[in-house]
Amino acid sequence: MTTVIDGKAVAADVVAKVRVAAEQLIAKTGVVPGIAVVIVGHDPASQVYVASKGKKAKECGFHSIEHALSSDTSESDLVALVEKLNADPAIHGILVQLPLPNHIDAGKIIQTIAADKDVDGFHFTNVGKLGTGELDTAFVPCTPAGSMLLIERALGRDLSGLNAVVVGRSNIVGKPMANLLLNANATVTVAHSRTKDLPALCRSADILVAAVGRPEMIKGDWVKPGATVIDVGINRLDGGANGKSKLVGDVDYASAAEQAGAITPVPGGVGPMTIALLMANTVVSAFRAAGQAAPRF
Ligand SMILES: Nc1nc2c(c(=O)[nH]1)N[C@@H](CN(C=O)c1ccc(C(=O)N[C@@H](CCC(=O)O)C(=O)O)cc1)CN2
Repeated sequence: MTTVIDGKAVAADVVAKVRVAAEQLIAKTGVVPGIAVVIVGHDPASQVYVASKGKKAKECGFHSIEHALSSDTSESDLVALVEKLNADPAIHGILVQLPLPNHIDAGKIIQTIAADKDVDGFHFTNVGKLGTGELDTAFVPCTPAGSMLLIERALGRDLSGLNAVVVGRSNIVGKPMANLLLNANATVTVAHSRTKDLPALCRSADILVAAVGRPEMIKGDWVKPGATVIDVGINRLDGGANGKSKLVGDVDYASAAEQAGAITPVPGGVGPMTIALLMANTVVSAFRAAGQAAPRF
């Protein structure tokens, strides 16, 4: 029997725990966790994600601010805003929504965010800490951290001895995902567009993470029977109900679900975990700023 991993339910559980942690921090120290989300331009999907982040932050009892900037905002103005947020003691987490318009160097903006407020976990300091296993003081990128929670809950066991294949090598998902799996003692292979015989490699995976950005690329006969399949892809295709677009992952869900032991759907799998883990990182940041031992999620 295949288990459909309910990312919405796990995310709701994480958010409930974040809320309790925030209440405890406020009661003990008076410090209210604060998050600032910055969006540049009018990408419709980004606007939806940013609105959800604001809503969840309020649900968690956070102080939450949003800076919505026009698409012609200059790089130097964005740097100046990030520096202002770095210096604001009421803000513990800063997130600049990606993608940014082409005239802005996203790498430069990410490295401008203070590492101890980088709740996205994209700053070199946090990347380095994850790579060296310094997880007590790191921020881990939200999508891989959320995927890892889903894997741990689905398997309910130590990952030692399991083969994990991560398809995709982005800085935001593929590479941090591989590091998290490695830290959890899985044997990890990162596959990409130049990998030979990708179907055979995927078939060797006890844990298969798809983060490649290609709709329904991973087919059922690439999946080892009983494997745990985590689909990070969010692809919008024409042809949904009422002329709307339809959301699909990087995995061909129908055929993969026939083989997998457990699988995340799209939507309702990894996506909701991204925002839940952002809330978790923000409350952790506030605990650290208040000199308190931070909770784990
Ligand atoms: N600064 C960042 N930018 C971006 C990140 C990020 O982690 N940090 N990730 C993505 C977008 N993203 C959050 O920002 C995100 C994507 C998807 C979801 C989600 O809940 N998806 C739902 C479907 C929602 C829909 O209809 O689109 C699901 O999968 O069930 C949340 C957050 C890029 N930018």
